Amino acid sequence: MRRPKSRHFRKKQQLLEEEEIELLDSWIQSQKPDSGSNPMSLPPLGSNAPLGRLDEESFSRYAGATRFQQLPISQKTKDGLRQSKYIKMTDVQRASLPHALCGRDVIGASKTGSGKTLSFIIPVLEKLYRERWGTEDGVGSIIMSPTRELCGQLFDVLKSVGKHHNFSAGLLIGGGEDIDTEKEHVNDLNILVCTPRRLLQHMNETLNFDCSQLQVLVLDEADRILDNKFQTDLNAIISQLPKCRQTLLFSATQTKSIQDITRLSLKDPEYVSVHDKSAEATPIRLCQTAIIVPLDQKLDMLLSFIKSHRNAKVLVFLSSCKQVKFVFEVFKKLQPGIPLKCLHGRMKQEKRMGIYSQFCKKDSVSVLFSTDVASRGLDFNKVVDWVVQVDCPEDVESYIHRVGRTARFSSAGKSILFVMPSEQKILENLQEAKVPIKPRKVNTKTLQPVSGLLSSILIKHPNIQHLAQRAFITYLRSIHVKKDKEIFDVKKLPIDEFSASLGLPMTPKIRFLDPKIRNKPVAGKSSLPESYTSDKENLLENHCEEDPIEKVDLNDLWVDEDEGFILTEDTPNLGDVKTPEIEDIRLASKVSKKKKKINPHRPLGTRVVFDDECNELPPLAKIADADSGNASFFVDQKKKAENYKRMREELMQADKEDKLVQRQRHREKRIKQKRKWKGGNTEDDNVDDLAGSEGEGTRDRLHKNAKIYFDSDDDNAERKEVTDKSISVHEQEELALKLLNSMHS
Ligand SMILES: Nc1ncnc2c1ncn2[C@@H]1O[C@H](COP(=O)(O)OP(=O)(O)OP(=O)(O)O)[C@@H](O)[C@H]1O
Repeated sequence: MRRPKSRHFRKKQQLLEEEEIELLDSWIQSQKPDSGSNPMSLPPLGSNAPLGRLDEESFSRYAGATRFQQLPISQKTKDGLRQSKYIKMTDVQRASLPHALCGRDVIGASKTGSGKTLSFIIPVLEKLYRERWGTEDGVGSIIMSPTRELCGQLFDVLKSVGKHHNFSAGLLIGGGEDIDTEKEHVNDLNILVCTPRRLLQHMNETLNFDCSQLQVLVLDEADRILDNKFQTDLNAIISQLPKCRQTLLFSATQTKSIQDITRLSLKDPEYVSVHDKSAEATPIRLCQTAIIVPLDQKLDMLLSFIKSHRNAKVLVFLSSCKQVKFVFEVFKKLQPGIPLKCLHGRMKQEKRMGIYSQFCKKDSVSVLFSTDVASRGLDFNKVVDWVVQVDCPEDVESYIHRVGRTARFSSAGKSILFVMPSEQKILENLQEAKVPIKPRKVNTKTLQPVSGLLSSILIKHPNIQHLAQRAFITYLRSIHVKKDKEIFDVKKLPIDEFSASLGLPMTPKIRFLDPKIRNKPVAGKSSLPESYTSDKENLLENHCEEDPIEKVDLNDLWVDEDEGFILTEDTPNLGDVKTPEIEDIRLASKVSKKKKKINPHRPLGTRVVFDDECNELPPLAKIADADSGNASFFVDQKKKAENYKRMREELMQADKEDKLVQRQRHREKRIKQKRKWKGGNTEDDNVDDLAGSEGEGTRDRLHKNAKIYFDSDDDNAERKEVTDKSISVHEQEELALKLLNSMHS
């Protein structure tokens, strides 16, 4: 247990601090251009790092110093830095700290992973320290960053480097945190690390929330915070901050817009752009590749990549939350043999943080599917081996930030960008921006198509099918809203093929597209107008003829020289993964190896019929194929009508034959009855004979009741007439008496 410090000790400590502050203040005074005193100086900077307004002479006293310990900063900060294992300064730290420590406004830019965080954390701590800031002084510094995860990361660095200071600091990021608890404490905080939205919420809702004494404002990922998405929020925030403050802006892709400088009321800011003259805009140890992948083969390619990098930590960028969710869900079902995770803005904050910290763990391999929420600033503990950009980034800046999640500080990393044939212009833009990316064409013949498997998954899991539809729509919308139409043109996309590649049974309706485009039904083809399709084909052809891009085999592409990630023969392909689920799926998908080309403009609920080539047919085209023994075969409408006629004739003929047979049977039955009847008469005669002398009389009586019979079933029926032989009254009386007598006896 730490013993409480005595009053005497505390007094001594206070005096030392006062002395230190005075010394630091005098250094700052000496850095003012009109001071005329002998300035303390800072180490000379690397050849690439501009010196700004600090002249060469002012650096002389610290010549050769490259360590934090040599900076004119407080002992508390030095201790914090040393204990956090920050010893030597990076270029951006050496270039920006002198200016920032002097209290100047700084606009700093340097490559991703080059240590910009300390370039503003140290000046923040030092400024408040020199101002003898305490809890009762309220908010002295605000550090803003665009995402919650990044805020969390900055807060961790602040806690670690500033642990010997007595400032109070708070993380205000929203997303599940109780705003009421925050409101109670926010006025006691000296340093706020926050997202713009949450800060604005406090400004609007928290009683007596006061930033009027603000000393330092920091915008990390400044270009992002200054762009349109945060514009309204930022303007509202700035309007409530005092103009007299120090402002520090940092980003790997810095803004130089005069408008932004005016908006933020920067006063004669220092531009520190340490890697401006560098040959590359991205980290030196980052190996970057681009491969040309058609839209409908992206998932095949991604699965192949993941399966051949099971020992790596892979960060995969997709364009929307829905895309991330969908790919995560279906890839989980496909079981590529590596843990999968996903991160997007729609997740609960607790879960987001949990996934983020799990992925940061050094000893585990995994794949994280993410939106651009993870594209900026996140350090991931320097553990990311590969950055895979499945969906093309919006612009060069976005590309630089995404790939910057690997190869951080002094570590190496690799990245791969999937570029569709229609997006190749981005490669030119990247080359122009000094991004050393190597384009390669891949022989996609060896790719295992996953669309069949996805179809089966979608059939089994309707919720995933819904996700697939949403992913399809949001992807197209993301392309539709992108500004650079030379690169992102939704009209050039093979929409139906894309839908089929997600395993969807039919192309969903795309409401936001021009009706002329989406209502053009071309069975089995893209729904795009002819001109667009041919444009696309031309584009592909030209690309094949003229493009100097090296063509490589898929297997060669995945070769990793350093760590030997090679897609070898014993690396299982999709077909080799044997799990019950996959087995089922494979059986179900056997029949649908070919991708069904579906007319997207069919009214909902219409039954879809395909021929053997998986082309869609008119809905009533199905008839029985008796000859071939198949269950069914398909013909066109005309053939179908002929077949119906033939079938009808055949049925009528069969009916006629049946009737004839039936009639014949009836006739035979009747003839038999007649014979029986005739035979019956003979028998009766015999009976009569046996009965004695009355036999003849009985016969006469029967004959009396005899009628004329017509064989109604037979037109040629014989007409039989039985003559009615009458007997006299006397004879009848005699006959009746005879009968009575015989009955009594
Ligand atoms: N002087 C230093 N010595 C050792 N490690 C450092 C130093 N400065 C920064 N680092 C480490 O380098 C990594 C990258 O630092 P940081 O996150 O500040 O980079 P960045 O330039 O802000 O990157 P991004 O542009 O992506 O936001 C971190 O892991 C950090 O701990």
